[in-house]
Amino acid sequence: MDLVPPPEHSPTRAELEVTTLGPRAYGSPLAGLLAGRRTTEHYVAEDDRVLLDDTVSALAAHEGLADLPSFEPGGPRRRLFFDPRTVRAGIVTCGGLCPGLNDVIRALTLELTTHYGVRRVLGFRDGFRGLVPRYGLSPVALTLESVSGIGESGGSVLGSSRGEQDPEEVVDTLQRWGIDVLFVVGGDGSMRGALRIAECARSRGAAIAVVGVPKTIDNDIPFIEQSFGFQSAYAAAAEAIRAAHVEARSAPAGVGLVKLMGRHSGFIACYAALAHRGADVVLIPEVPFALDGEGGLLDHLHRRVRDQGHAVVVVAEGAGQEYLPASRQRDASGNAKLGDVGVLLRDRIQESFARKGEELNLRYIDPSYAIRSVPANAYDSVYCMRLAHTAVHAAMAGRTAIVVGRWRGRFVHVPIPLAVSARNTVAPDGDLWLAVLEATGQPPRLGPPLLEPLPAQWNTPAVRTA
Ligand SMILES: Nc1ncnc2c1ncn2[C@@H]1O[C@H](COP(=O)(O)OP(=O)(O)O)[C@@H](O)[C@H]1O
Ligand SMILES: O=P(O)(O)OC[C@H]1O[C@](O)(COP(=O)(O)O)[C@@H](O)[C@@H]1O
Ligand SMILES: [Mg+2]
Repeated sequence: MDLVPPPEHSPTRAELEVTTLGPRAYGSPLAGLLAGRRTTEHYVAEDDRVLLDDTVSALAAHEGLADLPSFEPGGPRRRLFFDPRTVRAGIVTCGGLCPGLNDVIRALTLELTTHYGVRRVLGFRDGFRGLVPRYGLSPVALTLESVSGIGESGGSVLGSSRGEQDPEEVVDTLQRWGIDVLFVVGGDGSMRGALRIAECARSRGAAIAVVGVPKTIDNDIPFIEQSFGFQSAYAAAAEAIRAAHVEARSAPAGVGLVKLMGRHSGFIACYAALAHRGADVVLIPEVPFALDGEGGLLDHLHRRVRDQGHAVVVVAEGAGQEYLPASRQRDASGNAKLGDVGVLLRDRIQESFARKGEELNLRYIDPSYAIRSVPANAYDSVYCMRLAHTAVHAAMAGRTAIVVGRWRGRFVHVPIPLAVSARNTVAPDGDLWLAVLEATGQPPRLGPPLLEPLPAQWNTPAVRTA
């Protein structure tokens, strides 16, 4: 068995340790449910840990048990840092919309009020702006009544925004409202913001727990299996591919072209294409492709249309940026503004078929925001609830500067510095991309053959016997 060295970014045991606010002096109202529980395949005891690696070769690469990288498990603790009778909680949703935001808000509120007996839950509006006085956004009380049924609609009842805010001002507001626990529902940027808030609170000696619930349709947060809302988003994206496929198949020389969100990661494009199985080519930021020339995208598309009469191309919005003018534009949070690769491909495909005098009926579909404004599907609704429960258990136990996630089926606590240390992207040598190549039949490389063909004279027998 080849020992596979842990990937260079494999975190150390120390990087997986979570920050806690102090001793847990209070009994949990859930303690009765936990009596006698121990680790099984269905449950992880609170003093156990969850392994990061799950292959024999990866585990064998470590010195011994103590050296194995592992996460602190999520789940209710018998003892709490906060007194549930006095603790006050805040919830904020930040960054781009994502299916399930309202499910998380609802589940956080219900778990806090119903199971921990927390009497005060405040919702801060329009992302971190709601925590900065100059925006004049007063918080709203979140109660069983006010969150009832909010999961039926997409978006966030609290609103969201982008744009960095001063953590000092945010902590001032938290202290002014007497907030002990802040739940930040957001993506990579929000987690960076959450970390700065946690660090600012700690520098003031303020015992405030900041716990992240990782959100993004991009699925670009590492060390969690999938971000909530990702499945609902790619299900909506698959509908756009279905439409493109129907259109392309119903017209002579029909080509359906679909551009999907996902920023610098191609997960939505991959999973949506696998879900619908109608795509002939998937283009993602992680796998470069040649546009022109032998074996390039356009060459492949001409052949595919000629052979089967139609074709469907799915392009992730972050792909092909090298063919677009470099833009230094950034959004309010500093995220790079992407060039529109969908329009580029639409125009280049039309030009190529016109230049060759070949018929083309091109249908371009950019579902854009439609894939992230949908309500959560059943899977994500459940996932949102379970992430929210895990976040409440962690916060009440005094964990801070962590995001909650699920790793190989187990709910775990991921230190925020680790969660923002890298971007989760599609591995070109991974099984997901292999599945896409198998489903589409596209060549592993869209471009000129890597090796020039052998010169003809090399195929003489004299050489072949060598
Ligand atoms: N590097 C950063 N440091 C501190 N706060 C940040 C940082 N990046 C983003 N934020 C905060 O997180 C919020 C959301 O970030 P953004 O990148 O827009 O979305 P997402 O968190 O969904 O990826 C922003 O409103 C901003 O207040
Ligand atoms: O909402 P905006 O500013 O138009 O940004 C669009 C971007 O937001 C996303 O939908 C999700 O981004 P975040 O969840 O990380 O905020 C990306 O897929 C997309 O590129
Ligand atoms: Mg983001």
